[in-house]
Amino acid sequence: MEGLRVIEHPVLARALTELRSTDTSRAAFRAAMAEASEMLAYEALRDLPVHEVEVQTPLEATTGARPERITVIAVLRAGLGMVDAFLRLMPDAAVGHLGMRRNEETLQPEDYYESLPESLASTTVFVVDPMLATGGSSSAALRRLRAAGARDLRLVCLVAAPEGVAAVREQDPHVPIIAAALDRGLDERGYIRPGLGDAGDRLFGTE
Ligand SMILES: O=P(O)(O)OC[C@H]1O[C@H](OP(=O)(O)OP(=O)(O)O)[C@H](O)[C@@H]1O
Ligand SMILES: O=c1cc[nH]c(=O)[nH]1
Ligand SMILES: [Mg+2]
Repeated sequence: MEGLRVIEHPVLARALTELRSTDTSRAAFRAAMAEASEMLAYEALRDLPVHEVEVQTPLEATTGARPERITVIAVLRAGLGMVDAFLRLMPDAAVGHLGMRRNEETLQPEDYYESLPESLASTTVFVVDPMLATGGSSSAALRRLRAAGARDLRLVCLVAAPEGVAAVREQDPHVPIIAAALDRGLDERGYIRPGLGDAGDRLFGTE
């Protein structure tokens, strides 16, 4: 789908399979989310601008590169499972939080918390949320971040539904979306099929 980059890699596919399986324990689910997120972060950071820096090797001076600082925005709760992976690769990233809970009757997101760093307007901003279902939560997060000054936004998720990709792209046609999988679609309760169930519940043990 336009605007969506699905990362295909055997190691990522294994982690995603762990995440999907009902045989996966809570600890293994957390580990697989961390592993998959690190691979997605690596790919999402691929075109990050870099500064040239002078570096002295033991033999001579040469030019090296340092990536620009970034901002990571976790859509609570499930997005928390992806933040540390970004911080392993970009340890001085600023981190913001948007509390967003999908009303399971209306499927509309309800926001309940917000903490945003000042770096929003001056850095590339990676919004992390493992599930892109109807797209309501991600669209609301992107809208809020644009209103707060963010310009260069990317959405990183583990599993996307075509409906969610279309909804985000309709609202924000230029936001790149990076995912580990594009699944078949949504069921009548707004769950991604085949999906992995409720990511937040599986991550935090509230199922
Ligand atoms: O695309 P949508 O239809 O909006 O659905 C996706 C949202 O649903 C899940 O969060 P949930 O509301 O379950 O909150 P949680 O992370 O606290 O479990 C998920 O983490 C997304 O934020
Ligand atoms: O499949 C889905 C849809 C929304 N939220 C989830 O955690 N999973
Ligand atoms: Mg949930």
